[in-house]
Amino acid sequence: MTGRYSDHDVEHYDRPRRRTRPRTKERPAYDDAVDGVVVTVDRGRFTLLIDGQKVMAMKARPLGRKGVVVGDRVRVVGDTSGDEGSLARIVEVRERVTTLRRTADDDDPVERVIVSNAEQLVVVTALADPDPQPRLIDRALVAAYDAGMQPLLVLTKADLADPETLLSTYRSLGVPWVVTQRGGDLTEVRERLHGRTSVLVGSSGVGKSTLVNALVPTAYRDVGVVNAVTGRGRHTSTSAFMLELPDGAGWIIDTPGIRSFGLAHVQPERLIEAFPDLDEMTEDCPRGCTHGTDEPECGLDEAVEAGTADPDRVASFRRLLAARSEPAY
Ligand SMILES: Nc1nc2c(ncn2[C@@H]2O[C@H](COP(=O)(O)OP(=O)(O)OP(=O)(O)O)[C@@H](O)[C@H]2O)c(=O)[nH]1
Ligand SMILES: [Zn+2]
Repeated sequence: MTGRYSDHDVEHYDRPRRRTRPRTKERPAYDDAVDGVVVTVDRGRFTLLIDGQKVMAMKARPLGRKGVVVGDRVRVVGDTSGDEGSLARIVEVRERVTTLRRTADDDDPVERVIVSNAEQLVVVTALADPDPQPRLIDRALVAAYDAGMQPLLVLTKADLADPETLLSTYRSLGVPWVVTQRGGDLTEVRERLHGRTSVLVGSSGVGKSTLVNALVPTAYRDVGVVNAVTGRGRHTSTSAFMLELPDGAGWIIDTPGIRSFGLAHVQPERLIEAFPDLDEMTEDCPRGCTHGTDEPECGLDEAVEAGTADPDRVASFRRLLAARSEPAY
């Protein structure tokens, strides 16, 4: 950079241009629009569910560059018949209740919303084969708390190893967990998923497809090979897709393409809000305190010294805090 552009210019450049006419006058009224939900996205084409029926759609021009992601509640016009070859148009994205996002990182240069409107982030981890990666679990937890989503640990392959070692790492944070294995009883998992929308993340080989298949037997024709939503041949989906659990028991969003979270966007204040008891202890922290290990006079240290805070819980919170600035691998 030559210094030709001041910060002010850059900021101005990033801002959308002010419109000369009020927006509403440029826009046709969409009184006839219907509601739908985005269940998958593939190369600019969106699969929506409208009244339980699959409908293909594209973005209408007024949406401009606004992203439309899996989980979005949208308003749709045009051919919403869902007939072969039909294409509807998305004219509006309803306000998102939650957004799970990732910072730009080496794999992907753009900060993006991954999915919207999910209440729970299910971190699927094998107890062995492959061995658990606590750093990746930590990162997923940070992403969940930042998104305002409840985390759930699903520990798979319980036939191969005991969960105790791993659980001891997360107990003081109070993260809910369930243990599963292939062919095992899924009652507890189903209870945890019931009545809400959950996003499943997990590294390759942890048994996520096996789990999704057990929960939604029609999900794949072949574990991890065919995308049931697009119905397209033998290819492994790399984008997220949403499925309804049998008997309307809730929704799950599988995320085959997501292996890590870039977390640089996560603010310490946002993270600590997920732990109201700790948050309360930081009320008298010095201005700008990040509540990390090296902070002088952090209320968390004072609470530990006074015996009012669980040192393990504080240490675990700080481990999550530090995970924000560590490399993903
Ligand atoms: N021992 C044991 N193996 C399991 C269990 N669940 C799944 N597996 C095996 O683990 C391997 C990976 O399972 P998948 O369900 O394909 O794992 P995934 O997480 O979807 O992996 P990707 O397809 O790479 O995303 C397969 O060989 C499964 O048969 C389990 O509970 N116990
Ligand atoms: Zn502090």
